[in-house]
Amino acid sequence: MSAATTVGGVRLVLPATSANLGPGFDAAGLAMSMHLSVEAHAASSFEIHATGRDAELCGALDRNLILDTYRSVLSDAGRRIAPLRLALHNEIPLGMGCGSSAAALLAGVALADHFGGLELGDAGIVSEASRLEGHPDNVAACWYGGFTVSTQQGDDVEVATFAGDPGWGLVLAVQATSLATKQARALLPESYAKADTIFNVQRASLLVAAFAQGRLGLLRTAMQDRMHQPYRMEACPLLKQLLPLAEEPEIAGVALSGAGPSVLLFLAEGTTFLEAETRLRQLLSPEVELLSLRIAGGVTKTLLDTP
Ligand SMILES: Nc1ncnc2c1ncn2[C@@H]1O[C@H](COP(=O)(O)OP(=O)(O)O)[C@@H](O)[C@H]1O
Ligand SMILES: N[C@@H](CCOP(=O)(O)O)C(=O)O
Repeated sequence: MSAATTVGGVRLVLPATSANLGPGFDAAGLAMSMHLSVEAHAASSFEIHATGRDAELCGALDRNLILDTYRSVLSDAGRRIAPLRLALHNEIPLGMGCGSSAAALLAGVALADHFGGLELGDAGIVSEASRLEGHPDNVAACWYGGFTVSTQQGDDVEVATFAGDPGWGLVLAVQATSLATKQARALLPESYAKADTIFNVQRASLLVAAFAQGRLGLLRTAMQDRMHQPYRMEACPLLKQLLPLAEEPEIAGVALSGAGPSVLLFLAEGTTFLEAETRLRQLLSPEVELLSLRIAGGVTKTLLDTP
């Protein structure tokens, strides 16, 4: 009897992530309270029932990032590819700089691990998904939750996470049109000036200190960046509009979310979402969505008895 027919179902709930937070390019990530939920059972053929955001894309059987990842991980491991029935609910905007591909890759790897009995463990799953994504920042934050920093050397991914929630309020500004991460990465230069490198090392260090010491007031400086945001500004018009808000007392820090085009804002102590929304609406066109979010925990995995 194959492993798939004896393995029960599984439910995975994976958070959205905002990578970089300004200077921590390809290194820092924050889990946010929007989720991709996937319930999977072994079946006689592949099926997906998708609801929520971008349901049509998430529900397509052809060129589906979750299923393609599931198949390729099992194939590389020389295991049988058991067909799955997926019930999926998605809250993460696709191609908006909120880590949708990291969540989908992790879901695919974790399903292969579960149904193929690979026993990769947390580190193995994060390493494989980071390899497929090409950078570990979103993947590490998605799997472990909270504010997470990571390094990648070949297949070796080191992660440190500040899983506690300091209770800081987030606003995510999401524009109507998406920007593929691959396209946004192609905008970056091959090398950087010494002054810009020092500028980012200083701010990235301060960013880690802000989370380690729970000091919201450091974010205004700690979220400044010269490594990717200046080069992505033209492709991400919301950043140009919202970056100056980092100077206003109601806002604690502003950065491009991941590769963009969404922008992440931290609310200053005492600022409510409604107050921030009123200020942001003075600057933004009505089609820009404003989401009130919190810092989230990492992936949850629940074993389901019914096959
Ligand atoms: N839940 C999902 N199901 C299927 N494909 C997905 C899912 N989430 C993301 N993808 C794929 O990943 C692409 C977006 O990845 P990317 O350009 O890296 O942007 P981001 O990760 O910032 O949302 C989508 O266009 C889609 O092809
Ligand atoms: N460090 C990466 C992060 C990409 O995040 P995404 O959510 O936009 O996929 C980058 O800046 O390219």
